[in-house]
Parts: sequence; structure tokens; C-alpha cells
Amino acid sequence: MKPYNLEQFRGIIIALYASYDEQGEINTDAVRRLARYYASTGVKGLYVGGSSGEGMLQTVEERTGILAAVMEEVGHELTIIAHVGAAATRDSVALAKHAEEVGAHAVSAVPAIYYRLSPDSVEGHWQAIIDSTSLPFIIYHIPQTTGFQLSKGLLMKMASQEKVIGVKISAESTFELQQFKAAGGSEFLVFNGPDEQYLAGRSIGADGGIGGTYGVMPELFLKIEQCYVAGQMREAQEWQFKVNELIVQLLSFPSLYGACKAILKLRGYDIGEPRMPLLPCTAGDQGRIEELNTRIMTLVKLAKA
Ligand SMILES: CC(=O)N[C@@H]([C@@H](O)[C@H](O)[C@H](O)CO)[C@@H](O)CC(=O)C(=O)O
Repeated sequence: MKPYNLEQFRGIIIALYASYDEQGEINTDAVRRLARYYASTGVKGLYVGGSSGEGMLQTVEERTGILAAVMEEVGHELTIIAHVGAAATRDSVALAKHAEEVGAHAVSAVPAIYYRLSPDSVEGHWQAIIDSTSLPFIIYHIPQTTGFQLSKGLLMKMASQEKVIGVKISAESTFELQQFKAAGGSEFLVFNGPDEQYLAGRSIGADGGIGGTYGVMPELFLKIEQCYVAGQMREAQEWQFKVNELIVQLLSFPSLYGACKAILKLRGYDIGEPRMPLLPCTAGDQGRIEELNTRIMTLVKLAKA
């Protein structure tokens, strides 16, 4: 039996966007404001420094600064998972140790990036992170960006350790998700990654989801979850379809994160622009951003009615 409270990880976990100031430097005040807003929505937690958090575009020092700000602001209210993935194992270990120091609830990591790594190498990387703290560990499987295809064999080997409590699967195959859930066993958590498939992921075994687009519409994912738990599958499906139309729109901008940041800015959360090479929205996109924000807010009202 895993010696952790797994309940605290089940549900909607927002992959937190990075917050920058006008010069492109980390803006911890904006980090705090955004985290505070999310704490008021009823979500379960935050995933800090992942893809949406642009962790791979930041220094170790910047990443620790963001996590510390999140922990101080909402660490006692929300479950905080610190993504510590990096190109170098020693950086991931430093980030994991810091996450434990500031009281994060778990650490998570992609395979080390850039080099084409063997399964043994990825295992060694993850093991070094796991051994460096007493925190639970969540594997982050996102083969479309890392190029590493996690096998069921390696997953099972990792899952057999007490500290390895789950996998966040951003691959688009819900079959793979179900297979990982079956391989990991009942005590092993599986987090749905593709927001477009939140309901499909839940239906086939996911314990919850970690997603980037949740950040501009947490209420709508909470609605899908609420309908799913109540057994109202038709309604849950209708909400997922509405959300998917919004995601298609979000994906039509120069970058997804640029679009999400532009939307949050309209709502009074100025978290800057994504870091290069990720593209920001342009002045020419503003009209469509405003329209999309209005559509989201209309649906949020409906979901809450
Ligand atoms: C490839 C990718 O970035 N996937 C996202 C999704 O939230 C994704 O943005 C969404 O499904 C829209 O396609 C998440 O799985 C990743 C994530 O939440 C994170 O680490 O920030």
C-alpha cells in the first residue's frame, strides 16, 4: 500500500502558466494572484513548471522562485505538484530537493530531454529524482515532445516502488491510458493529459486530469467532472464538446499559451507573454481573443446556473 494520501491528487489539477513581467522576467506577484484566483474556483490543485508553466524555458533559480511563491500563497489550500523535469539529472534533483523544502505535495518529471535516451537511462534519471526526496513521484509521459515512448514494462517497474504514485499521460491514446492504469494497479493514479479527451480519459480509468487549458476555463472542467461523477454522461459529453470547440479556437493562435495569457489579461490577470521561442498573440489577434473570452465566459455562466 502506498503510504500517501492519494485522495488529495484526484480531480482537476491546473497546469499553471508562467507569469512574466514586461521585461520577460519572472513575476512572482502575478504568480501569486493567479494561484489565488485558481484556489477560489474549487479545483484540486496546481501542476507547477510543466509544459504550460514553461519550466523547460527557465533557469533552476527561476523555477524555484515560482514554486516558492505558489507554496506560500496556496500551498495550504491546494495540492501542489512540482514538475522538476530538466535536460540534466542534477538540475532535476536540485529542483526536487527544493520542492521538498518548500512543502510541495509531490514531484513529477518528464524523461530528460534533448538526447535520445535508452529506457535504462530514463529509469536512472527518474530514480535519481525519486531517491533525492521523500516525496511521492508522478511520471510525466508526453512522447510527442520528449520522443520517449514509455513501455508498460518500465511503467510497472517504476510503479512497484512505494514512492511512485502515478503517471500523467499526455499521449492521445486513451487505450494506452487504460493499459497504464491496469498495469499500475488500483493504487496507481493516472492523470489524463489531453484536455480534449478529459471525459474519455475519466471514462476509461483516469483518476483526474492535469491540463493547460483548464487555466482559462476551470469551471467548465469542474462541470464535466461533476456531471461524470453524478452519472450524467450525456450532459458531461455535451460539456466536453463545448469545451473542445473552445480548445480548437485556442489552438488556432500563434501559440496556445500566448492565447491563454491574452485571455487572462482581459480578465485582469496580466502574466505577460510566453517566452521565446513560443509566440505571443499579435495586435491582429486581439479581436478574436476578445470574442473567444466572451464565449468562454458565457459558458461559465451557464455551467454555474
Ligand atoms: C501537449 C500538451 O501541452 N498537453 C497539455 C494539454 O493541456 C494541452 O495543452 C491541451 O490538451 C490542448 O491541446 C497537457 O497535457 C500538458 C500540461 O498540462 C502541462 O504540463 O502543462
